[in-house]
Amino acid sequence: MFAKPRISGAPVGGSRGSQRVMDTEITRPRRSAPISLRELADRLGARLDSPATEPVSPARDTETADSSPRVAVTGVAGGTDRVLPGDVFVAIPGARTHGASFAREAVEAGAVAIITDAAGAEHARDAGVPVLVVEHPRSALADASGIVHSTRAIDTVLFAVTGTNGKTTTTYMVRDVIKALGLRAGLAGTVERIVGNKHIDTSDSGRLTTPEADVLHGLAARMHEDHVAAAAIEVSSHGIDGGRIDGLPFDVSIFTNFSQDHLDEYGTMERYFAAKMALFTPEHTRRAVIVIDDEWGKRAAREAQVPVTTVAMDAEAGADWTVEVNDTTLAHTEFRMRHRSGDVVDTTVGMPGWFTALDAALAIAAVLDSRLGITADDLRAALGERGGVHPSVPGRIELASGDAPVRVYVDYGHTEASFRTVLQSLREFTDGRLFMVFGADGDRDRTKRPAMARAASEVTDVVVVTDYNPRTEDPTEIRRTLVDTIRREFPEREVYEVAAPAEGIRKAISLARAGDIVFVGGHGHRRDVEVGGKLVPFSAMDAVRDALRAEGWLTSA
Ligand SMILES: CC(=O)N[C@H]1[C@@H](OP(=O)(O)OP(=O)(O)OC[C@H]2O[C@@H](n3ccc(=O)[nH]c3=O)[C@H](O)[C@@H]2O)O[C@H](CO)[C@@H](O)[C@@H]1O[C@H](C)C(=O)N[C@@H](C)C(=O)N[C@H](CCC(=O)O)C(=O)O
Ligand SMILES: Nc1ncnc2c1ncn2[C@@H]1O[C@H](COP(=O)(O)OP(=O)(O)OP(=O)(O)O)[C@@H](O)[C@H]1O
Repeated sequence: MFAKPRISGAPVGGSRGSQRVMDTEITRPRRSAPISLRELADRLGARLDSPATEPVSPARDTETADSSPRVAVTGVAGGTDRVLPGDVFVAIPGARTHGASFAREAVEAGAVAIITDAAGAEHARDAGVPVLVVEHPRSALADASGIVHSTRAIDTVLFAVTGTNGKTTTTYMVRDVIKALGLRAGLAGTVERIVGNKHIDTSDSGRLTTPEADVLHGLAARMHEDHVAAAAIEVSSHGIDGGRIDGLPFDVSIFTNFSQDHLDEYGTMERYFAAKMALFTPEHTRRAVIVIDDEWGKRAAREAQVPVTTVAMDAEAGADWTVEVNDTTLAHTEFRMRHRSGDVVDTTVGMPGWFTALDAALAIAAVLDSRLGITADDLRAALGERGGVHPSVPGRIELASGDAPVRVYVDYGHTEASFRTVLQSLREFTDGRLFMVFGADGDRDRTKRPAMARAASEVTDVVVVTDYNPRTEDPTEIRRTLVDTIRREFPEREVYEVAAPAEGIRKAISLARAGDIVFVGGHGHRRDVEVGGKLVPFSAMDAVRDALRAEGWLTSA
């Protein structure tokens, strides 16, 4: 299924600056060979809609069944927000609305044809362009995108990263290892999409961690065109079961870990696990790299339907690669990866916490397993020259306090497991007090709130509960669950309830003394929160800096 390695990446200089660009400068190839609508219909097994009634508008008169084969398609769009002239618009029946009710809008934006289901055809018929009918428009979106962009044949080696925590961090590790090898790299995930040195914020590109199939295929085609040697794609469970990754030829897929999340969507851990495991099948990936430190990981390695390389911190786990942390400071984590064959990679990651060593080790193991054809010697030489893996991961244990003697970290983690992992690591780095500022999501799994409150309080000295991202829920109720849990289960803990997140951050920083660490969990890189169903600007990074200045810890502008 996969072609012999052909590294097409031009070397990138480490000093080259990044460039913010328009969405389509990354998510679409520059050139697309037009494909006739007839050929597309044949390959999709779609039928041309032939309404029982006569055409109702003059526009439709000119777009009869006979004329449709002459229509040339140069792109695919699954939403009206991303239609370009020459596209076929795939109208999907969603949970909230049917895409076909936006058919006219799509045509006004330049769509030359519409693909939808029988129900959608009823709406789309009057839009003035040929309508193709399929049984499953969501599958057709991925299939049509793969056909139009020829994504099965791309040279770019694709890595998928899934798991409950650490997806974003691990994608940046993969990108950094690829760059260290002197190759052009790409990335797509919760924070941004990157092709070479061009970046677009995910908030300007549909907001989804794993974008819809048309965007992902367009992005992959652009990467191929721009000679990106390899790219790391963050794959959420919604991305897998929503068909967003269908048709993309992942070379190696990484499983970081698995713990409670998204139960509002999946109902049970079993169903959530099954959604993730669908990635580890020959339909989606050639190989897998899986962490087997716990039972879920061991099970994932057993149930994967593709060849697996296992990785563990636990020396007793019998993994292919065992990871040992040798030294850890707030600035870096030094680690050794030992292969069962005896091969060893000694290196460093420029982030604090044992889990960052694990994420970096996953990236290294995946690159070694990939069809890039990199040997352990190549890798040792590249990382040696560069002094290890040094990703800059926006909003993941990101130091927001500069040189101030109070250290403040901003982080996107919003699960019990990520709170526990990061706080336990930070605990080791201070003899002073450890502060936790956090809240919990609204309109999402309520059962995880007490567990988050527990994880926030176990090893900390002071906890500040604030609003986080209430969406349409009453934020007071969310805070009450968190505060009640802490007061009941950790009566000795110093706890404050401060509704406004910026004021909560200020409260923690006002109480902190030199040597203390303040951890702000949840907001990470984000620049907004959803309150009462509306997006409101808020940046934890800015709030931290404002508070540090107001408390006299920072003097710079
Ligand atoms: C459950 C889920 O994943 N839902 C996604 C799904 O929504 P839906 O099926 O309800 O679609 P809909 O809103 O009814 O719209 C139907 C169709 O009409 C189209 N449309 C709609 C309106 C319009 O003006 N024009 C238009 O063309 C839409 O593009 C869509 O194709 O398709 C929509 C269009 O792409 C997505 O925005 C929406 O994600 C919602 C917003 C969401 O919150 N998804 C989350 C759960 C998610 O996917 N999260 C994961 C990360 C999870 C993690 O942190 O691990 C992610 O990958 O982002
Ligand atoms: N291997 C790991 N195990 C546990 N926690 C981790 C690991 N790697 C990173 N983390 C922490 O988990 C939190 C989430 O990290 P990250 O954003 O990388 O994960 P994610 O899976 O992309 O999450 P999301 O889907 O919510 O964006 C952060 O606190 C991060 O520091």
